Amino acid sequence: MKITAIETFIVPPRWCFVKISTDEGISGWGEPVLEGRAASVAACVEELSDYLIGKDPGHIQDHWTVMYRGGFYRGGGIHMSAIAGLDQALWDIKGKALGVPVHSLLGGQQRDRIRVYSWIGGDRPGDTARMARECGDRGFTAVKMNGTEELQFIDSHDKIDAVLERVQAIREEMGPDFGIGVDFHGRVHRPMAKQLAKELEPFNLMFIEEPVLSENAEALREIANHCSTPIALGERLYTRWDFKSILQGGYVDIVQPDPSHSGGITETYRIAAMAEAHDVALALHCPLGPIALAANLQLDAVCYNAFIQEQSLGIHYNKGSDLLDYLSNPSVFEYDDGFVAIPQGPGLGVEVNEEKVRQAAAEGHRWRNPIWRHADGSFAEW
Ligand SMILES: O=C(O)[C@H](O)[C@@H](O)[C@@H](O)[C@H](O)CO
Repeated sequence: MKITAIETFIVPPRWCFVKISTDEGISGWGEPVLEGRAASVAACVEELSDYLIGKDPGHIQDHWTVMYRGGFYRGGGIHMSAIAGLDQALWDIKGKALGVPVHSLLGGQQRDRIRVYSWIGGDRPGDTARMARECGDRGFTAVKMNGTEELQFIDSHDKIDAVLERVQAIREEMGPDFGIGVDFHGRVHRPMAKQLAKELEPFNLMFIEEPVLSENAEALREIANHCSTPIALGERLYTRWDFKSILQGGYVDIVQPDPSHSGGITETYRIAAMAEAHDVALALHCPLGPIALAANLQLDAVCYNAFIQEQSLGIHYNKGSDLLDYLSNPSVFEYDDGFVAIPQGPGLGVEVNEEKVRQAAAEGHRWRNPIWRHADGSFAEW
């Protein structure tokens, strides 16, 4: 079998899909995207396609190595997201060619389903207790929300009080066992992160996410040593080399690589295994589209340390189109009791509605995240 064409589709709300076609009529789909940089990732896919076209799609490990090591410069969000989407599509082709799901090629599923959580509250967290109740009524047993709005390096305590009030309201509404993840979203700097992490401790959160940016590893160590809440991070780390020092340092309890950012199924599987060897859990990051979610579920099937899965149905980013809109078999993601079943169809297990994708790509998108400013006019992390 030979790869004959590689096409990208930039589709609303903020995604990019890739289709790899072959001379045997089998095609594979992937989702190479870094939110806000979709066109840059698509350009990188196009550059990598010079090497892939004409090759046998079955040699995934070798293609991965060449795409990663073969350009001299390596790593980072754009390159690794481009490799990610191509890698997903290559696995999709292999599964379809052999008539089996990707998890079967990775040794077979070790779970039937995985717990999922829902986003609540939006960019500026508000109305979170009511939204948590709505999620609970739909069967979800866990939610995630942004902790704060803009936060200065040193800010007033009322911002922390507001976070505590929101979390307390969810606890009162949903009870002690409901899963609550609080995403600090890189908005919080070390001095406030220490306070916030400590004051959130009594609420027994499922995790706090990116308490500080992952590049501030010394600050992470400080927080990890002074707080019993599990610490999650990893959506802005892209390779096993990026995760190496974080795992060795013992700064993290849950890794959250994104299989559309961290080199696809091939690399994320290795990152998950590295985490398992440090007794660290896996909660794959996926505020993205349906092909990405399908790739995530293939990994959840085979990674022992996976305990929950992010998914984007109804997320604040999905304006105009949502998770199920580009699928011919949307029932593959029916949630039941707060869980989603591992897909059993060949390849990634989703059937992409290509006509819909082509129509949507004609519209495209130019999604960018907001630029926030503090009251004094200086830039604020979003
Ligand atoms: O955990 C999550 O889902 C993320 O923090 C998510 O909100 C961001 O990564 C967003 O996608 C950036 O554009």
